[in-house]
Amino acid sequence: MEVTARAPGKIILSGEHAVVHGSTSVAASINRYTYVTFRLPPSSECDGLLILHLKDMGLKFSWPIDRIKEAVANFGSHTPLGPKSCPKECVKCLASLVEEQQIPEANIAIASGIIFFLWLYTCIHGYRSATVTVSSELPLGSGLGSSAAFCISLSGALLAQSSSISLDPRKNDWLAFDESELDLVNKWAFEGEKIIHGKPSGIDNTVSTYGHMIKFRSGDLTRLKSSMPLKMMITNTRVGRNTKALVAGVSERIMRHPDAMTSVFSAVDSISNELVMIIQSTATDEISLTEKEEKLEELIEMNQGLLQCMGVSHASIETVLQTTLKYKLSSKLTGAGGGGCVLTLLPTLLSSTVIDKVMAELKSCGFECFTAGIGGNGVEICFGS
Ligand SMILES: Nc1ncnc2c1ncn2[C@@H]1O[C@H](COP(=O)(O)OP(=O)(O)OP(=O)(O)O)[C@@H](O)[C@H]1O
Ligand SMILES: C[C@@](O)(CCO)CC(=O)[O-]
Ligand SMILES: [Mg+2]
Repeated sequence: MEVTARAPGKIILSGEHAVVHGSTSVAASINRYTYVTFRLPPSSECDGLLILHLKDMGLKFSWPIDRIKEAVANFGSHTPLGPKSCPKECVKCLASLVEEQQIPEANIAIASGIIFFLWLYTCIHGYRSATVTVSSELPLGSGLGSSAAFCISLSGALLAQSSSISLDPRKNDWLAFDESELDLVNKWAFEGEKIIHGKPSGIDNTVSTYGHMIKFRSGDLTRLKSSMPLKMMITNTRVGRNTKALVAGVSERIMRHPDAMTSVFSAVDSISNELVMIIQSTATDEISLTEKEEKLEELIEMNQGLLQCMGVSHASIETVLQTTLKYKLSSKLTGAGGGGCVLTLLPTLLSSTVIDKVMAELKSCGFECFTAGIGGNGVEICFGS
C-alpha cells in the first residue's frame, strides 16, 4: 500500500520576520510542490529497516528499526493521537543517528529535516519498516517555503495511513483532507518547522496546509479572497542561506535596538493590513485596478525598506531590485531573505515584451526567473497501488 502527499511552496506578499514577532503577514501558495510517498511493506517483507530516499539529491538513508527504537524509546515517542514536540535530548539522540549516515558536506543542512522525519515517523508509526521517498519542485533554502512543504507533505503522507485519519483509499485522484485532519497535519508540521527554523511563526506551514491566500497573525489564520488578478515574477538569486540563522539575526537586532525594531514591526503590520484591504476591495474597472496595483507596488517597496532595516537583505537582492526598477517594477525579498528569492509584481497592463526583457536581464546576472501560479490548493494526497 502506497500513499503520496503533495504540499505547495509559498510566497510571502508582506510581513516576513515581523510575523515572528506578532505582526500581520500575508502569504499565498504557489504551484510548485514537494511530494512524499510512503510505502509500508507487506508483512512478509519485514526487513527491519526504515528507508528515506531523497530523490533530487540522489541520497538514500536507512536505519535499522532497532537502532531508532534505542534512540527514542526513552522519550515515549509513539503518540499517534497528537502532535508532540521533540525534546531537546531526543533531538540530540536523533542527530547522532543522522550523523552516522555521513551526509555529504554540500547537503549538510538537510540534517534538521531528517531529524524531524525520524521523530514524526516514530511518533505516528512506531517501529515498523517502511520506505519514504521525497522529491521537490522547490529550491531548498530559497524563501519559497521548502522546509514547510517538506514537513507538511511528510505529515500528510504519514498521517494518511495512520489510525488518526480515515480517508477512502479507493479513490485514485488527489484528495483533500477534512478541516480537522488539516489541523492535525499542520500541527505536526509546525513541530518540524521548530526543529528546522528554531522560532517559526507558523505562517509557512499554515499556507502550505490550507493553500490559497492567507492573512496570519500570532497563530491566527484568516483566509483571503483576492478580488484582483495578481501576477508575480519570482527571481531566485541562487544565493544560499538558512532561515534559522536569519530569524536569529533579527532577534539579536531586537536585543540591540528594541524600540526602533518595535516601530519597524508596527509599520510592517500596517502595510500588511493595507495590502489586505486593497486585494479584497471589490472595485474592478480598469482604472481602479491600475490604482490598486500602484498602491501595492508602493507597499511592496516600503516593506522591502523595512526588511533592510531588519538586516535581512543581501547584495544579490539589491541587484534584483535595481534591475526591476529600471523597468519601473517593484520588488521585495520573499521568505527569510539573505539571498534566496525576490518577488516582483507584474501589473496587468505590462506588455509581454517588457516581461521578456526584464527576465532576460535578470538571467544574464545568473539568476533564475519564473512566474508562478498563486493561490492554489494546499496539501492533498493520492493513494497508489
Ligand atoms: N526536499 C527536502 N528534502 C529534505 N529536507 C528538506 C527538503 N526541503 C526542505 N528541507 C529541509 O528544510 C531546510 C531548508 O529550510 P529553510 O527554512 O532554511 O528554507 P526555505 O523553507 O526554503 O525558505 P523560507 O523558510 O525562507 O521560506 C533544508 O535544509 C532541509 O533541512
Ligand atoms: C522569516 C519568516 O518570517 C518566514 C520564512 O518564510 C519565518 C517565519 O515566519 O517562521
Ligand atoms: Mg523554511
